[in-house]
Amino acid sequence: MPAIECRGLSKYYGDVRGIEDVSFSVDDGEVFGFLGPNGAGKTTAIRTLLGFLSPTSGGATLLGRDATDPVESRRARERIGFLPGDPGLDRDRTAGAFLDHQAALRGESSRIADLSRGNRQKVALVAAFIHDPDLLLLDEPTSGLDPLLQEEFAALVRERVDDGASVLLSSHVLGEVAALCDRVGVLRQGHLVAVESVSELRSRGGKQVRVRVAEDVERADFEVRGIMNLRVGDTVSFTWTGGVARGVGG
Ligand SMILES: Nc1ncnc2c1ncn2[C@@H]1O[C@H](COP(=O)(O)OP(=O)(O)OP(=O)(O)O)[C@@H](O)[C@H]1O
Repeated sequence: MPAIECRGLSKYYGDVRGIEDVSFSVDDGEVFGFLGPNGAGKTTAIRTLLGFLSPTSGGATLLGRDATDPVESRRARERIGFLPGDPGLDRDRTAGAFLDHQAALRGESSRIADLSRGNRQKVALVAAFIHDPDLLLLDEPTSGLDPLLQEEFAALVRERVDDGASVLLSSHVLGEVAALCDRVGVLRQGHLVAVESVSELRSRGGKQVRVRVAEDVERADFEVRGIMNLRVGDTVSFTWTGGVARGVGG
């Protein structure tokens, strides 16, 4: 039984597309990464899988349970660890309740709101891992963590996987998914445009490209297949994982 089976999942916010017709599966014991730029639909996909958003169409199972059925979804979540993309948004709920509990044990009290973003992220990470979940859904897990903590996080994930857990994590950084994941699904404008094993991605390599631009350019101008780690500013930099002979987007 796969840990996640997602079939034609779509979620629209009114007329705005969050994700469309997303299908993939995460095998038992596998680490699967969602890679995509801001707005690609990573958070929407994760929150729909968790049953926090109801899908516009399509369906999914998590740990064999129907993610679109509220009772089944809740049963599945008992065995799932979830890290929200911005734990600050959930400060009065999951992470806050966790910190209060910890503080109460020490006879102290402190507010999540007083913590730095990095420290909030740490609290939320502990909360996601604390019940030894069978499945972890981690939305941009290392944003806000310094490099040392990113390493510790990676060790934590590997430990859970060694114990048999499966993981879905999202990131806009190729290096992060490449370091942790077995397979990567590339999301672009709500669509899952490619699913590849990390070893395939590695074998294709990737060229670091930096371009100085004479006039203003939009991110959208560069969001084509083959371009990853896109940064648009005074200079534009990205990792090109496509071929050299084909045209951009080919
Ligand atoms: N609550 C909402 N209401 C309306 N549109 C939304 C809502 N949440 C997300 N969207 C839209 O859905 C699309 C996908 O957004 P989503 O947050 O899932 O992307 P993401 O890949 O997680 O990006 P980020 O890395 O910025 O979190 C975007 O166009 C976004 O504007």
